[in-house]
Amino acid sequence: MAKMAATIGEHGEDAFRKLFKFYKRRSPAPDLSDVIDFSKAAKHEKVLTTELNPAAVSDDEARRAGLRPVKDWRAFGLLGYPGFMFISNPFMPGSQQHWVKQCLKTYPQKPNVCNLDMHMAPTDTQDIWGKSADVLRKPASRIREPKTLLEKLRWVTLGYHYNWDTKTYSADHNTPFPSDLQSLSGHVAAACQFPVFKAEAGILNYYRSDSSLGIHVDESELDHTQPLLSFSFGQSAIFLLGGTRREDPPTAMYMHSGDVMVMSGHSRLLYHAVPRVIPSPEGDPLHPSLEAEGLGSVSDQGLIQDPIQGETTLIQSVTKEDWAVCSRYIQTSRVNMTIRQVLGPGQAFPSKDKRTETVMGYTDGYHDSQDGENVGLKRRRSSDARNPVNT
Ligand SMILES: O=C(O)CCC(=O)C(=O)O
Ligand SMILES: [Fe+2]
Repeated sequence: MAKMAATIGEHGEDAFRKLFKFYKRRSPAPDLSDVIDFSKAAKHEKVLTTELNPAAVSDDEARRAGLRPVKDWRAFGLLGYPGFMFISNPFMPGSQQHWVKQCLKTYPQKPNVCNLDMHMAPTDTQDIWGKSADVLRKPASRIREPKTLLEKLRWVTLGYHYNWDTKTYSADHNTPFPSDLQSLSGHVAAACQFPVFKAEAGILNYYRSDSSLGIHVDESELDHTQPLLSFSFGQSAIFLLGGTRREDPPTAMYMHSGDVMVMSGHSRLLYHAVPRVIPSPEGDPLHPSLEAEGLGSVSDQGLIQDPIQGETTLIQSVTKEDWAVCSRYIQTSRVNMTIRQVLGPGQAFPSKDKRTETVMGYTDGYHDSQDGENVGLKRRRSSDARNPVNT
């Protein structure tokens, strides 16, 4: 593989696309030895240590959001990518379960928007969890059952809802951002030296084991001085981080369950992609960090009470019943949340008549396969590179 990377680098032409295809390839399976694994102690020539600000988040605040004390986080930078930070699973044992449940049970609920809304009546997408849970709780049968709505979910938008057709956010389509996720994001951003970051928009991507996410840059937010945060749960994946030009050769890295990435400064507007989800070995389908028991005890309101302080946390404990569904789903899937600030302080959206580039009339254009299946990257418009597709 080192040879492959060198060959592409020499020619320079469309190096990103070639590496994307290389890692996406099923047969023969690609050599993954060049993929940086931040969870491994071994030093990589490109991996740098990075300074966090532990004073920005108290240990209590961190714990209430399910995070370890900031001084214990393992945070890295990458040579050649100033502003890029990788935090290797800063979550306390057990607390990832809350975020997985939120992504599967809570955040897909109205008024949030999801890919299924593009093709189905509002009443049919009202209760995605309720319509899927019983089937997913049952042991897998050998007869191929129709896919549940949860298995057809590809994306959910939060806060300022991203419009995939116009590639814009707007003041007209904004719903309350989930407060638990706002706190989590605020703490991570503050620890990374962005104390005024405000989570205003979220895009949640749901990947099955054969999904990939095309090469793209996230530039629709109006304020690029604030970072883009990314949280990954479930199956591991390969992430490719490129340059400011689409064809620049990327660096490949693993994202495991619980890992957090921060793209800021020079790295805020770099091309990136997810060519491959890496299924866990059989017999070990969940990443160990997902299996750990939750901390504390459950209060009447379903909030976890810290055993030492007696205080309640933002993190709700997940019932055994709910976790049975979540763990079944996540054994073959990956969920990623990217959190963005859209507007700078005092900034407003341009008035409608000034938005000359807006493309109208594609309300469900490239999402027309409904669940993203059988839609090749080539057949999709450039902007839909941002939805996971199955191949
Ligand atoms: O799934 C990922 O890790 C990346 C998601 C992403 O790039 C996006 O939502 O813009
Ligand atoms: Fe992105």
